[in-house]
Amino acid sequence: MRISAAGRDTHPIMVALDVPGADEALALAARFEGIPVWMKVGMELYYAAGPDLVRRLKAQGHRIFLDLKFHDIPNTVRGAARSATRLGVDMFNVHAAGGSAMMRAALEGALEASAGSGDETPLVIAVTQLTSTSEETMRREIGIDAPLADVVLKYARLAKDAGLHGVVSSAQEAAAVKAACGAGFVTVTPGIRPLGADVADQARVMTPADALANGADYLVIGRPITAANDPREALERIVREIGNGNAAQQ
Ligand SMILES: O=C(O)c1cc(=O)[nH]c(=O)n1[C@@H]1O[C@H](COP(=O)(O)O)[C@@H](O)[C@H]1O
Repeated sequence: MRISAAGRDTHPIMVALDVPGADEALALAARFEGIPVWMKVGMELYYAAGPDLVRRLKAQGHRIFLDLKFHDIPNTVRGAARSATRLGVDMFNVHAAGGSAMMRAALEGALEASAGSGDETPLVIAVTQLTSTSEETMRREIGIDAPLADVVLKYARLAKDAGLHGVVSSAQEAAAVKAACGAGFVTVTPGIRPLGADVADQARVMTPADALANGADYLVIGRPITAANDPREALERIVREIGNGNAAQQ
């Protein structure tokens, strides 16, 4: 199990490798050598560089979150989950809006593919409401006329009942998710912005230290690190900030 006895992975930072190709991704990953971070491979990179790049990052010893947000009929998602699991990723995600049958199919696919392989089953997690979505957008455009925090909790409970390991939400909702679904239910939180960083297209944001204090297990961080002049220095600053945050809580 990756979560420590204290309930937290010793590697809580996931760097979003949102770059156009394998060369850029491998160059970025090389800059973080010696710092224990996960690598998140999302749509931009995966659709350009494919499974080979994932295998190369894995061979370098990185933990991989494959962020392709599956959302399709259960049979298709079961197959996608099998393929992702055979690829050796440590975590992948689906959209909770696909419903509980689809989420169960994702988990079953992961279990089927890992059974007898000797590999651990990846963590299968569900996206609740994208961190770029504000309550107003959700109500007026997506058509869910309810408080955003309630919708996140409803999807989190649905994911837990389907047997999933956790959810993606903003860090603002992490404490409520933990309270509703239990401390062992994994909270993965994008929309992380160090003080003064550009919020860009994110709507629900938190600083790294506040996110951890609010129950986030994993901090997904892209542009504040990858678009910095010195990505390694930006990552090290966040690692220090988290360290200070933890110390401040003790
Ligand atoms: O599943 C995700 O990783 C995800 C879910 C979500 O609700 N919001 C979100 O931003 N993400 C991803 O997290 C990363 C955030 O990147 P930055 O905004 O650059 O820090 C991107 O790769 C997004 O695709």
